[in-house]
Amino acid sequence: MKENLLAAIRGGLVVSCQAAAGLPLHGPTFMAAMARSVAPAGAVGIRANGVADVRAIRSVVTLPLIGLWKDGDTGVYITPTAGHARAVAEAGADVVAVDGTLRPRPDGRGFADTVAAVHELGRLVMADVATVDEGLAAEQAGADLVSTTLSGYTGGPVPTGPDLDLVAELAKRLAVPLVAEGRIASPEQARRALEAGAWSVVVGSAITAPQTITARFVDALAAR
Ligand SMILES: CC(=O)N[C@H](C=O)[C@@H](O)[C@H](O)[C@H](O)COP(=O)(O)O
Repeated sequence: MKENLLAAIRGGLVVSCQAAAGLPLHGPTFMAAMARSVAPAGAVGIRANGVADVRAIRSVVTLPLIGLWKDGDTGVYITPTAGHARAVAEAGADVVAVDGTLRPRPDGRGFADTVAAVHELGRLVMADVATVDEGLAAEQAGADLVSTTLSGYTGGPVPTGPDLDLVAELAKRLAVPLVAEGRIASPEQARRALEAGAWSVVVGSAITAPQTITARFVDALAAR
């Protein structure tokens, strides 16, 4: 199963279908529609947040599904405990995305605990990291894939573009697949991420967040 899933997403585009609470598109109905919209266009996988969205998307698409549970928005908030991870797996995720940074977790336990819980359920773990050291540590702890998701989000100003240097370095040093994710805003950047060695590319806001896409156009017009 693991080999099949990894082969299915290799070289392709995973679309992150997420809308935070408070946004007009928040909720499983809209996110399932988003997943149904991108699947026939050639997406090789879907990434989704929350038990309700994961369950709804699982019921409408057969693509590999990467689930997570964002609990809060500071510190370790992406699937912060083994309990969160189990719930996401049981909702139908094939892969559970988990914060793989070396920061303290809300329950004081380690990343490896969550890896064990997910593996017990027969699912894979994607470690969301921000640095090379975190990626290497996550692999040692049993992560099946590593993603650059959190680069730029663990302190300091958020950069404008994707961290392709981190993509290249981790792709070179990891034995497990390295996924490029975070601020990939164009097809060219997605292609460059693959050229840097990424196994797959995850794109969210540039495809599924109309407020972000609209603001980019508006800013371009205002800058004339
Ligand atoms: C940092 C964090 O919490 N990232 C989240 C992880 O699931 C999502 O908010 C992002 O949209 C996703 O990573 C895709 O990235 P982008 O939307 O930049 O293509």
